[in-house]
Amino acid sequence: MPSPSSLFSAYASMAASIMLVRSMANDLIPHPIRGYLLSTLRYYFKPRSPQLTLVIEENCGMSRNQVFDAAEIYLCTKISPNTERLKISKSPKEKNLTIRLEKGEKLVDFHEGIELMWRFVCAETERNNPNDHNNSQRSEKRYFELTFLKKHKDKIVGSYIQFVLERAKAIKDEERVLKMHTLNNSYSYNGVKWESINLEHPATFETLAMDPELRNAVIEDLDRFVRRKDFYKRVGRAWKRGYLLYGPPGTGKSSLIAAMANYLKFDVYDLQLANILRDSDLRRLLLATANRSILVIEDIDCSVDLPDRRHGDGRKQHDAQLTLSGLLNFIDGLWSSCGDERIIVFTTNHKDRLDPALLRPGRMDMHINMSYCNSHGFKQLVSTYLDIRGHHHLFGEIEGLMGETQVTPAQIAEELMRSEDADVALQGVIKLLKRKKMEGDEVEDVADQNKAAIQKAKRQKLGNKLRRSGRNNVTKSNRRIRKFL
Ligand SMILES: Nc1ncnc2c1ncn2[C@@H]1O[C@H](COP(=O)(O)OP(=O)(O)OP(=O)(O)O)[C@@H](O)[C@H]1O
Ligand SMILES: [Mg+2]
Repeated sequence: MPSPSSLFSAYASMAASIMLVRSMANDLIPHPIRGYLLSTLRYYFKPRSPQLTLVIEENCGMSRNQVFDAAEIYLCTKISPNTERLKISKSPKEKNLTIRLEKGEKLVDFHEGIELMWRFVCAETERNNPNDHNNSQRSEKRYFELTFLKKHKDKIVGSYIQFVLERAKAIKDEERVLKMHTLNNSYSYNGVKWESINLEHPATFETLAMDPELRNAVIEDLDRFVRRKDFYKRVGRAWKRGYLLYGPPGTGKSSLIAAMANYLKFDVYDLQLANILRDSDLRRLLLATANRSILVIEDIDCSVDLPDRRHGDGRKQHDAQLTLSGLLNFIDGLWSSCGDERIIVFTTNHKDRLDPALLRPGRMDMHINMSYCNSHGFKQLVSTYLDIRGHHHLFGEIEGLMGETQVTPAQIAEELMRSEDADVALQGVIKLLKRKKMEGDEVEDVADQNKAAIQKAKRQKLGNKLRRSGRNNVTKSNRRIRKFL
């Protein structure tokens, strides 16, 4: 900022020059030229403002100005007790209230010790209608003014604006209402379409009972994926990541997908392949999915190659049938290359039944085994459902029983929900585990009996065969059979 003494000397020299010109001018210079000279001198000697104002308009050409949108969001976190007027709104699809500055309002912000003044301006402009001069159109031009000392220009334009853009993105992500897109059932003439509802699945990584190391590995993998935009570009790969979740029913595969979506703030597209009859529909639907989303195909072992699809039930017989390899090729190729930040998740209860094409390296980047509940998972569920973080006198018995039988987190969760009284709920878990253990023993008994019956039948069959052959000299294979008998 110029010092007061330098400002004073500038004023003094300007005044002296003007007076000199005036006195000379009165005598010598004709009136119009005198006026011109005086105004030129005033212009050159006028003290310069030490401040710079950036004007951030709402639109740049046809498109939105991202800096304006970011400023609008960012500035609602900076509202001070001096703010006098705010705008408040909420659309049906929004979770929270939206608060914005009202026109004319000012705000002060600081960045690395630099003081910045924001002002929101709405200026009405009048545009003449070229076809009708009596009829002009009024429109509103909205912009922010950001004022600070000129000497900080590089820092403000370079780092502060970037900071505002990033903060606004983070705030938007926090406020974003996630969407769950599913396929509508009615098969209209132009095929199935995505329908969306708000995704309000409460699952998070904190509430999910899973091995802590595995949980951290999944979170790290997601974080790495999201921040590696440049890496994917550099190595020439589409910015997508595939996860295969496998495990018995009720072990939290769908809950993990919801936790991933909530963590990343990504929308979910649930692609129920059974609803799709034609390859062309599949392509259209995949191309209609947005960036920063998770495409989910549940129960992949059961959902492809359905016979009704193969025969086309009378519709468009010539259309190519849906095959897993067709789907995967399309996902690897066109779909992933025309979008960014795509995640694809397949789930299955039977990893061993999956087509090898799906397990090929590079297809599903991470295989995640969701398994039966162990003692760690149990404690996680108890902490979520009953708010018990320490020890409970029934834990020992429960953990002992859990070592002897297999129970899913879903079954435990169901018991824990039955009562708010921890003792009652945990007794319920003990009953469940005992029942499962008994059922398990019975199933094992039945399995043993079945095995014995099968062996007996085999022995009889082989015995008959040997007797029929009437040979005393047994061949090598028959020796093996004798041994078995
Ligand atoms: N690991 C888990 N942690 C916390 N809750 C779980 C877990 N697994 C299951 N649950 C509870 O059980 C319910 C059903 O689980 P979920 O639908 O995620 O299982 P799934 O593995 O997808 O089963 P399926 O194979 O039948 O689709 C969930 O809503 C949740 O309440
Ligand atoms: Mg599921």
